[in-house]
Amino acid sequence: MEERGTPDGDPARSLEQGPEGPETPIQVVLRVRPMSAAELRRGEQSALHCSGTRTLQVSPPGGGPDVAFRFGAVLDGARTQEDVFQACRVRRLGELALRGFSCTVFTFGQTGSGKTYTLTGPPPQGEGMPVSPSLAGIMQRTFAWLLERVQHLGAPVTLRASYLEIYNEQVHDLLSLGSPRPLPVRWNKSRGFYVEQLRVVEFGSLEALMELLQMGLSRRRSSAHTLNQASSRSHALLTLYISRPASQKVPPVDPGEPPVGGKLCFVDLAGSEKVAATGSRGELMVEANNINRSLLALGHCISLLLDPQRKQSHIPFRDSKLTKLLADSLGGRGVTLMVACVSPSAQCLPETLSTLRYASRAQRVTTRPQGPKPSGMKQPQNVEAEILQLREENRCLRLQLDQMGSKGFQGARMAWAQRNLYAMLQEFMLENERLRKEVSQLHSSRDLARGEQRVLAQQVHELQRRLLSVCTLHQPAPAPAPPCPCLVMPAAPCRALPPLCSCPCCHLCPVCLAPLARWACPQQECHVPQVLDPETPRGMPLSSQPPPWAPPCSPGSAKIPGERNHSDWTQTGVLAEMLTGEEVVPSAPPLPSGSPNAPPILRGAARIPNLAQRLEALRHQIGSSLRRGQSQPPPSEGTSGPGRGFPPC
Ligand SMILES: Nc1ncnc2c1ncn2[C@@H]1O[C@H](COP(=O)(O)OP(=O)(O)OP(=O)(O)O)[C@@H](O)[C@H]1O
Repeated sequence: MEERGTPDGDPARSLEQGPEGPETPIQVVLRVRPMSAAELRRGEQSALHCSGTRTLQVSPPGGGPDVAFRFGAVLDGARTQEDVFQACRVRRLGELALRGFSCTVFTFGQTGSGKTYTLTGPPPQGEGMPVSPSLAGIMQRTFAWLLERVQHLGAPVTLRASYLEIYNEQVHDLLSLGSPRPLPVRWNKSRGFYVEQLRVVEFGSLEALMELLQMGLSRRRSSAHTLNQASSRSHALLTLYISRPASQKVPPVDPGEPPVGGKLCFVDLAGSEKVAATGSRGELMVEANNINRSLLALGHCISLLLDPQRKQSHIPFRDSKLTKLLADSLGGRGVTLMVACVSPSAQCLPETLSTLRYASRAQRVTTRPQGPKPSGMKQPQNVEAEILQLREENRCLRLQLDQMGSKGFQGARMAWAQRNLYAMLQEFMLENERLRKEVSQLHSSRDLARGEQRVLAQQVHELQRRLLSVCTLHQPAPAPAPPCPCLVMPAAPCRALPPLCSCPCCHLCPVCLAPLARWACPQQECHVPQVLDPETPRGMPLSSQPPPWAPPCSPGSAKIPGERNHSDWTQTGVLAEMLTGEEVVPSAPPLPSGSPNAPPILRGAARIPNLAQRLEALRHQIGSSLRRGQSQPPPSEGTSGPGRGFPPC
């Protein structure tokens, strides 16, 4: 059999050692209510068995191993209200409260599990009808004991009470004289969390206290649902403030604050509920959600309080009003008793197991109960605690400082990065400006090159025209007009250029833009007779003489331009540039290439291979034409067919 939970010691015993005793675990008592009439009617079976006074055995209905839970006390359904009061040792808590400790009793469990019954007995049967003394709950019994105890003390004791409920996460004063309104929960160093403007009523008799209790119970919200006809829809906290003359030496911090002394608080938590099981709708469902949420927050705090390391740091008590108001009882200086209530029905087993686990965890939570602070000199234990507190504060401050420091470092890095970015931006702007200037220079170079190109193209044209006129001197009769050679076969391999037209109209081939042959020119009638210059060798026409802008012949060469051979023309860079001028790429910058002494117009010609081929072809054609003009007869008329009329390549 698996066993969960650990037996607890008696907090009162350890607290008797001094005002601030050792760490004390939360006391947990388990109460199993009897089967209700409705559960018996439905024939539900019990899944819980109490074995001994401190162990509860859970038998799953479908079989399987039993699970045992061990608590400070386990009470089955046969136990009376008085048994519960005795088992819970509430009197000891009352004694501690009288000595200035802060004590809390709270009930916890599923809806309809008997929490309210355990604390205050069954709901009153009618208006003003007191609960039968035998059914009175822990609270009434404690009240009776306390007032009797105070009477027997023989010393003046001031008793005061407050009663509030947390409904839908709002705090309402159940003892307020006016209509209840939400009250704020505040915190200060001396009091911890407290409810502002909460009415604290002084009472001197049991009857007066019972009246206050009845007043609060009647105001507390309750509704009927499937599992409970009088289900509490709020968490209720009734607090008794006990002050004795000895502790009244310490003045209250602010007006209206209860005098420093012991406290005994009874907390009746609303029950956790599965909305599907209770059938809650509308407002009931909203209430159920709020109840479950705050219980979850409480369970979370309890789980965190189990870890001693986490306990020193942050517990999210601020997550709900309930955890705020229970902060001192759970994790502070209080003495706490939890009464876990469960239903025995197997139908409720999932919720019962949840309650049992919750209670098991709670009883491993420890508090460090602290009594009233004596006036005057600080106790050594207090000094030690203060030192620890200051150390912790110091550590937190250092941490914050480090974080701020790292933020400062990040700020410096940001500033550095911004400065760098600004410098980069400046650099980019300068480079941009430089590039703009360069582009502008390139544009003007391109425009210059285009102008030169136009001039050169005209010069080429003129030169070609003159060359053609040389050829026509040796063409006796016009041949039938065949198409331009480029339309018949590729120009490059063809070395036969027909006699070119020398008329002033200068028609060009529409495809290759070469001057048309004389017999291909549509205006042959415009042919002008060539005037031969007697001074020129071999009767070269004047028009074919080199123009003034033509490059000089190579040194030592006696040849005239008309007699230049292939290699002569190859070396004539001017002509090459003339022919390739139209291919100048405007966007190409005029980068220096070749010999630095070379004229600027020659640059770039060598980079255009197709033009070089065309130039080569033209050179051959010109050379061939010149040779043919001197040695071959013109083709006979009437021949036809492709290539007819041309000499063989
Ligand atoms: N030990 C018990 N003996 C007899 N009847 C009981 C006992 N415990 C609870 N009951 C009855 O069971 C019903 C539900 O009890 P109670 O209202 O106390 O449950 P609860 O846990 O407070 O529920 P809720 O969370 O909904 O307020 C009531 O009618 C109550 O009288």
